[in-house]
Amino acid sequence: MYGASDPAAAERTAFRRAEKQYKLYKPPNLKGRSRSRSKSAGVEVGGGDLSAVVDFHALLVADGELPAGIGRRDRAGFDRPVFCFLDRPGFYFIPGALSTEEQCYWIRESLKTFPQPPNRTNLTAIYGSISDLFVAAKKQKILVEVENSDVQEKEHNSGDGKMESKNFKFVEYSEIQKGEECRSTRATTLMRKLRWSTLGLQFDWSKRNYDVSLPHKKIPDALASLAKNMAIPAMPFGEEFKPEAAIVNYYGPSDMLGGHVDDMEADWTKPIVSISLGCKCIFLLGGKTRDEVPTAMFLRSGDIVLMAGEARERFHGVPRIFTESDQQEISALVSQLSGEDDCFILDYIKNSRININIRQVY
Ligand SMILES: O=C(O)CCC(=O)C(=O)O
Ligand SMILES: [Fe+2]
Repeated sequence: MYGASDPAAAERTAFRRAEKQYKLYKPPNLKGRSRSRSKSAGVEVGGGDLSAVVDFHALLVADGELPAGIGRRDRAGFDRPVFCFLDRPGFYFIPGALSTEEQCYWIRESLKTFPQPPNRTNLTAIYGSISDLFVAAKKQKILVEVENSDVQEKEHNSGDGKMESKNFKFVEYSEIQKGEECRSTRATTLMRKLRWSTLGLQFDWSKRNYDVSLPHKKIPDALASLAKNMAIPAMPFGEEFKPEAAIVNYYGPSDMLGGHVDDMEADWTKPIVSISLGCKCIFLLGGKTRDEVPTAMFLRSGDIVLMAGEARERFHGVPRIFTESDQQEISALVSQLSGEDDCFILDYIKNSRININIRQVY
């Protein structure tokens, strides 16, 4: 994950104060358990208040006038409700854009298929490319480093310019040799450590740019066609969105994504199409500097956000994921994932959020 985490700078800007406020928010039924509470910017930290968080789902069900500052975006050929902020052009919110079935499909793909080589993940730098992590986790397998193997072999850059060769493979627990335990990691642990995977053109996090020389596959057709359709409200008239890359973010209970601007794509008139799956979160949309007070909104499973034009210059981030059972709002997903085959996915998604954001790079 990216975004600054300098504790000394933590409260210097309006964006950072909002991040801190929401990160430390505790649901009312857990408030009493917090030992230390302090005050920050007039908000009780460790308690907190979500009354300023915009809830677009509530606007969907309420008929009547929209709150001040919020409008609707009507676009020919796009028949779903789309909301926008009148003072933040280029930002669009499509609540409930995906059905529960579609959400389950993309959650499965995000866990099973998207982390597969040649797509890179945050684990690639440590272990080289690992195939079938999801299957290995379901079967409770263990990743071990091996002396000489033709399986899972991948060259990888150690950071000092030297190329190292890493050999890892999944084995059954019973196959682990004596003394090998310390160099082994459970596949389930690795699954929990998965933070991102990249699809299509591969993003190089160390250079914060796309590395077209890295091997890659095209964005899957179904994801490309979903992104093209959903991008319509943000697209210049007569143009079609070209999905060339995607970043998949995996958030565990205490993960956050610090405020940042995505500026590595050539044409900012094209949107980033951002899909939310799993647990609810708070998303902050700020200004062109961190000094502007950000607007907070809930993102739920199935919501889609578009950021194009001026909105691409705005700081944004995710300070808080809701994983407590009363706040995560994934009951439809829970019923849909009740089959025996899905229990691993259900267990994962009950405490996680996945975000797939699709980009046109050129
Ligand atoms: O998780 C999200 O909703 C936002 C992700 C994001 O901003 C990014 O990956 O650049
Ligand atoms: Fe972003």
